Amino acid sequence: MTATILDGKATAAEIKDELRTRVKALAERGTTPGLGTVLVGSDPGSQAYVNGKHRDCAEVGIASIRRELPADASQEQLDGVLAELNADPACHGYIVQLPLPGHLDTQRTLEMIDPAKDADGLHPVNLGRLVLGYEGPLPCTPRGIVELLRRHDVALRGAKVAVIGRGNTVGRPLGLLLTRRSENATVTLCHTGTLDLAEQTRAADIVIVAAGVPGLLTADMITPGATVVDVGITRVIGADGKGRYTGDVDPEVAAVAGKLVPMPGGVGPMTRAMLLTNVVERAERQG
Ligand SMILES: Nc1nc(=O)c2c([nH]1)NC[C@@H]1CN(c3ccc(C(=O)N[C@@H](CCC(=O)O)C(=O)O)cc3)C=[N+]21
Repeated sequence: MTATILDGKATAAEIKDELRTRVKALAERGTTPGLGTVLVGSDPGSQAYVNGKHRDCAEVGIASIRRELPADASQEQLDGVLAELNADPACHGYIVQLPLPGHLDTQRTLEMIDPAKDADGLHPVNLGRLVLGYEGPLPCTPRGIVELLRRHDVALRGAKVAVIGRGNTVGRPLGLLLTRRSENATVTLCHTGTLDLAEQTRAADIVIVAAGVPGLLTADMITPGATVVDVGITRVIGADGKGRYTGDVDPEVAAVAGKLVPMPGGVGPMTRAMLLTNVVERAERQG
C-alpha cells in the first residue's frame, strides 16, 4: 500500500481563493487588511520565509508592512518598532520572525505585541485563551494541520492522536486545539523523552511529528493505514554538499501509512495560509 498524499499546497491555494473574496468584501467597506513582519538580522532562511509571506499577501490583496532591523539592533529599537505597529491602524496583524538574535529577549518581545494584532497566535494572552477555550487568534501551524485534516475528511472526533513534540509553536498548542470540544480527539503528547514512543505511536490513528529530528518516525512505529503528518523542518547538508530541508518522517513510512502529509508541500504552505487567515479575521473584527 502507498499512502494517499494530502497536498497542503493545493489546499492552501483553495484557502487563498476564499480569502480573496473576503478581502474584496472588506475593500467594499473601505478596509484593506495589512500584515506586518518584523525581521531582525539577515539570516537567509528567515529572509526567505518573510519574503514568502509578502508574496502570499500580494496574491490575496493584503497590504504588506515590512520592518527590518540589523542583527545588532537593541531591545529598545525592537520595542520601538513594535510600539509603532501596535499604534498603526493600517496594520491589522503582525509577526516577529523567530528565532531572534541571542541578545534579544524573545519572551519580552512576544509580550509586547498587542494581543489583538497577534497574527501568529503566540502571545501568552492568546495561548491562555486557547487553554481556556475563549475566542482569539490561533497559532498558525496547529490551525493549518487541523484545517488540512478537516478538508480531507480525516476524522478527529474519537480518533487517537499521538503528537511528538511539545514546543510552544506546534506540539503543545496542537494538543490544545485537538482536544477542544469541536475536535474531540484523544491526544497523547509525546516528546523526545518519552520512553515507549513506538508503543504510543503504534496505538494511534493519527501520528503528528514535530520534534525536529530527521527520520524520527520510522515505518515500524505506525499501525498500517494510519494518517501521518510531517511537521519537521531541519536543514541538513546532502551528499552533494548542498543544503536542503528534511522532515521528521522516514520515507519508508509512505509504504505503510494510509494518508501522509509530506514535507515539503504539506504543513508549511498551510501555516502560511493560516497567517493570512488570521490577518483577514483581525481586519474583519477591527473593521
Ligand atoms: N514568528 C514566526 N512565525 C512563523 O510561522 C515562523 C517563524 N516565526 N519562524 C520560522 C518558522 C518556520 N515557518 C515555515 C513556514 C512555511 C514553510 C514552508 O512553506 N515550507 C515549504 C518549503 C519551502 C518553500 O518552498 O518555501 C513547504 O513545506 O512546502 C516553512 C517554514 C514559519 N515559521
